Amino acid sequence: MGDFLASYYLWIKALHVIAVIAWMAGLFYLPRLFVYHVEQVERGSETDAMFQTMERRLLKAIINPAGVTTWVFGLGLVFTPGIVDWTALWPWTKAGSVIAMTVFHHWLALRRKDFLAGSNRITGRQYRMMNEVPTLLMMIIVISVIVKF
Ligand code: HEM
Repeated sequence: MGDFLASYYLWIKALHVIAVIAWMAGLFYLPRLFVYHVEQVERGSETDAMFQTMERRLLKAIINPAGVTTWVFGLGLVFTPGIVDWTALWPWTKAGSVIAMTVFHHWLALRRKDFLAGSNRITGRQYRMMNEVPTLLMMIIVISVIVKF
């Protein structure tokens, strides 16, 4: 297993980064859609139904598969011999941030269900603030894996 992962290390890393880009794109865009959905759309209107479709497709066709793929290839890298030194700090800041990113992903999925049920209580301003969460986490993650402090 270790030998297999080591021989495909760079391929696994490339696929990991490709999946990361798709995951991040979706996690940045979905809260933006929620902002417009809250501020510009009348509940029960045709536009409401259109936003619900866009949000469902973004989550199911991009965010969910990209999140799973990021995790699969990321864990492939974790189990590659000699890549992660758990005595350093960076694997822990990265692990904490990717867990937080995953929690944020699930939080968005729950908020999508609120829109579906017509029971959203969160304001556009609050969604705008939540939009900063993945940005901050992404910065911590990239600094962790590149600087490796
Ligand atoms: C979801 C769980 C994740 C796991 C288990 C994971 C794990 C890893 C591991 C072990 C490496 C190898 C580091 C090396 O080769 O030195 C890596 C590389 C990388 N990860 Fe992740 N990662 C995850 C999510 C993410 C996320 C969310 C981002 C960005 C927001 C990200 C960005 C990167 C980048 C840019 C690299 C390449 C770094 C380099 O080659 O110098 N990862 N990841």
